Amino acid sequence: MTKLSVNVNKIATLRNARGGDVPNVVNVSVDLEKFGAQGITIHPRPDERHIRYQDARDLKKIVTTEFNIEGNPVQKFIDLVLEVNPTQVTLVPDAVDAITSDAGWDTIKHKSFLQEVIKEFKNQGIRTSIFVDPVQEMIEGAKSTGTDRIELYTESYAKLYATDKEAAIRPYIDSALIANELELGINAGHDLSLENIEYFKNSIPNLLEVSIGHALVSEALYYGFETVIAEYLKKLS
Ligand SMILES: CC(=O)[C@@H](O)[C@H](O)COP(=O)(O)O
Ligand SMILES: NCC(=O)COP(=O)(O)O
Repeated sequence: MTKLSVNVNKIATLRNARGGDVPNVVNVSVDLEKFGAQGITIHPRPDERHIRYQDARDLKKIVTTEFNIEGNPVQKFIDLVLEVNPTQVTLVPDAVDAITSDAGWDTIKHKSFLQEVIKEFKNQGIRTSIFVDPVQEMIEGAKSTGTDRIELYTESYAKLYATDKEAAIRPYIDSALIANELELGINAGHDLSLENIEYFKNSIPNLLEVSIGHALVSEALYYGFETVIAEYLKKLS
């Protein structure tokens, strides 16, 4: 089974647009779990332009499924994750001014840094995952960092899916086979949607978890969260 973790960054973006507390990120997350979400993901950035560090603390109190915090492990982020103690931390090498995540780790160049940070999280019992492009060397490099899992960065899959889904999935299947052989758990995320998720899930051996935010929230504007989550769960079962 592949778990669905819902990324609630976009709920915070909408809240912040008015400066108040509508929609309330905690209440929405409670409902998402009620509708069947098997995890809640957040990706706080240093400028706190969507999810704020306080949201992470507030969510920790109410998330009953899997709590996944993603981000670039600058000191402030490391301190937050160690304080909040989520189920999983996903390390993403995003620049401070990036609109959204736009690359995976160079796991060779940053090997010793990643080893150090991952060790710190694992010492506290937090499962680790690192965001990587579907490239053989990067998957092999990920193994040497000591991470429990990788998160395959799926933007290129999502982009190419509409015109050539076989070509779109190929590097991801190759990467998954290597990860399986190396006994690395596999998560995936970025621009996954109701349109492209089923083919991805059915093609990737041992896909443990997907985190989905932007498309899921956009789809929910038309169909509502309850319906959309039920649809994802069907496609992921
Ligand atoms: C790692 C990843 O792909 C997601 O966390 C993505 O960065 C979501 O963040 P935004 O909602 O800010 O785009
Ligand atoms: N890790 C990916 C994630 O949390 C959601 O990304 P997106 O669906 O908002 O592109």
